[in-house]
Amino acid sequence: MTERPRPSDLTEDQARDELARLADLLGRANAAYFRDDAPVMADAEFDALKARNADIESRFPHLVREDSPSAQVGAAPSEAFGKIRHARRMLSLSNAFSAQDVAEFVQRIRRYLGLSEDAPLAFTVEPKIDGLSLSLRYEGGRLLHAATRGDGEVGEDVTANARTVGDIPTGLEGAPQVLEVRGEVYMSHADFAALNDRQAAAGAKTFANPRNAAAGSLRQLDARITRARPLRFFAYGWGELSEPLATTQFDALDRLRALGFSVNPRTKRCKDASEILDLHAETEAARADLGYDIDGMVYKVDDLALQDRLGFRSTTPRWAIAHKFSAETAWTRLEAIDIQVGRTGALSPVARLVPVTVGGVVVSNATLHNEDYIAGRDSKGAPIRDGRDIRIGDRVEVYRAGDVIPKIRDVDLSARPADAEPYSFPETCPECGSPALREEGDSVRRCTGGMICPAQAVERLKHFVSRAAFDIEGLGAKQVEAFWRDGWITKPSEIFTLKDRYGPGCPRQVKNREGWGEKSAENLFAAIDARRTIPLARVIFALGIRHVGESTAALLAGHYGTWTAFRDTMLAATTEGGGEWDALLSIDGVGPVLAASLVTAFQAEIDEIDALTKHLSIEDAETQATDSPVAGKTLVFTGTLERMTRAEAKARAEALGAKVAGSVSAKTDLLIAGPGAGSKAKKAADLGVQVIDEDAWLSLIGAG
Ligand SMILES: NC(=O)c1ccc[n+]([C@@H]2O[C@H](COP(=O)([O-])OP(=O)(O)OC[C@H]3O[C@@H](n4cnc5c(N)ncnc54)[C@H](O)[C@@H]3O)[C@@H](O)[C@H]2O)c1
Ligand SMILES: [Zn+2]
Repeated sequence: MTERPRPSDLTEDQARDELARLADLLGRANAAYFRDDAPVMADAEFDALKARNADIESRFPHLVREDSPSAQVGAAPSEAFGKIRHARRMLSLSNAFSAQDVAEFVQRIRRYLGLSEDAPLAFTVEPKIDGLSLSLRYEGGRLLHAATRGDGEVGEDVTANARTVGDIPTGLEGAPQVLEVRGEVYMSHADFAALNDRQAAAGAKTFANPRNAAAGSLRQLDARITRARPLRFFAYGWGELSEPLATTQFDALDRLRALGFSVNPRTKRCKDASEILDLHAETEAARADLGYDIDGMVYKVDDLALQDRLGFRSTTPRWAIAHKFSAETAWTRLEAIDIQVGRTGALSPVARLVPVTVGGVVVSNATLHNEDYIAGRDSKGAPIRDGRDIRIGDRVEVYRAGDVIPKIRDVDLSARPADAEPYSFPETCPECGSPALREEGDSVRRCTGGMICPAQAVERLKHFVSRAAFDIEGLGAKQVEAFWRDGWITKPSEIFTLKDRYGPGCPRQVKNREGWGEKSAENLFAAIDARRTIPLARVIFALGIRHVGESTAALLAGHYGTWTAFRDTMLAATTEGGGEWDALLSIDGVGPVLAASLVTAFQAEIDEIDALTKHLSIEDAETQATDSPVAGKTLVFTGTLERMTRAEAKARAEALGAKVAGSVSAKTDLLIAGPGAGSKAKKAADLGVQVIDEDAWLSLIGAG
């Protein structure tokens, strides 16, 4: 998202436009979230936009729109359901995000009620269940109807669905004549996981989190589908009543419990802000072990007579507030550490976690980086997390930032099981048993099995067919893994002999495999054939050599131009040194680590590399301008350039078809030396390389 101006910097016209934009954006997000159970943005983003809207409205009160998002609860009911008008409105809650917000909430209430600092003011504190709210209307002890919140005034009739929820009694003993019970429908983590497994197995859509699953399951037009979904219900409030339930929030919940409703067992009465905050912290710590999602704590003035006096604002009660937990982190338990072996043999530790919702997504795996990270050290041996190590069984803090893979940030030593032992990182590959070694200066331990290691072999293949490499239509990671498992494709070269071995006329055929048919098999062979002609850079990248990413592959391709030139140099160079090695190092962007990786990979794998390229027609790298005086020449810049930056000079030279190297070697054609040139100028002189100054360079390229 682009940076938007701060609300305090907006002109009136800009504010009007921005409020219109936010009304539209938030309106659509609300409908997607509440009506379609398919959010289009993260909750944190939604909350931030909503706060921005409120901020602008407070600066320009006369611009507040009729359809302002601040004045809305939820979204209008879907047309697919019958409608039910609530006897008393179903509202939202205002939010607190910090201890200070909570203190201000308490202060506001005291001021509103005219209570002195030391007058008692108790609160009932309840977990905020992350599901969807439901209103149940009982008359004469019978369940009459059930409605979702909708827009707060009118909800959707989900009576038949509600009757299928085990926690919702259909008949009550000794209840008031009219009783509207309000609460949250939710799904446990275990039921959510099982539901998603079943959905995936049936090829149906899976849910992003338990809240969406609960909402999507309750709001079914066919209540038989709801019946098959394991929904639960916690009661936390009420609407219309023919007689009061009690005189306090806490006792009223007790009464509901006595009538047969589930009331959250962590509900407590607190006498002041400090007790409230303690309970908030305690519950946040226990969050991972609850087995269902809560996203904060709700504080409600306990005395119902005071609740009445406080009343409501347009969309929220004055007597309650939701104190949210921090969204992007959560505490949970580390159940196991698995080691994954990657394409280059790297052993990566993966944390298996008791599932926890972090920023709206259920997380059950997180990366642990490497063995130092687990031990509480960085790559230089300095302590991280104050040196606290991570052990199986520990309570750990998980965080997500943006879309990146979840990570483990911290560990709670006070919750460490007595028998937890320091994690000992494997010294052999869990996949092939080869020794896993750690090179000097490398934080990663690597399997030395090479292609005999099944994990490396299959990861190599997946890389080979990936988007930026061979990108063969119909042969993605999944398919290539299946072929690999059956031994039909064990290395990249075999992709190009697949048709000979498993094509038409062969005893076993691709078209007879599960998930394949005549047409798809034909398409696959055609797609493979289409890739026999392929650009040089893609081939270099596809080889999957460590440190050779897309841009390095393009750089090498641009430097060598042809496959033959590249292959022959890699084979001729040795890490012991010598002319070929120096030439490799003289390429700008190639350092000794990358060079060594290339040279060793070629020496170890030349048989497979040649077997592969025999099937290919590799296109030379884009030939650059040839009619300039420096086309095809290798240049080196040194010293200070006065008329342009080094980057600019390099770009100009490359645009004219020159290669720019980082160091002088026998292959250098020209050294451009500014003031302060040192050892390079001397080396050039020793090697008899032509040396010119910046002015001569500029006139050479016609830019003088
Ligand atoms: N991602 C999106 O696009 C998107 C869009 C709209 C809303 N949202 C999210 O939805 C939330 C706002 O929705 P909201 O207006 O329902 O407010 P809310 O969920 O913050 O609070 C109100 C709701 O809390 C629930 N609740 C749970 N436990 C409760 C308890 N013990 N007592 C009282 N109420 C309890 C009730 O259902 C009530 O309606 C925000 O978290 C927002 O991020 C996200
Ligand atoms: Zn291995």
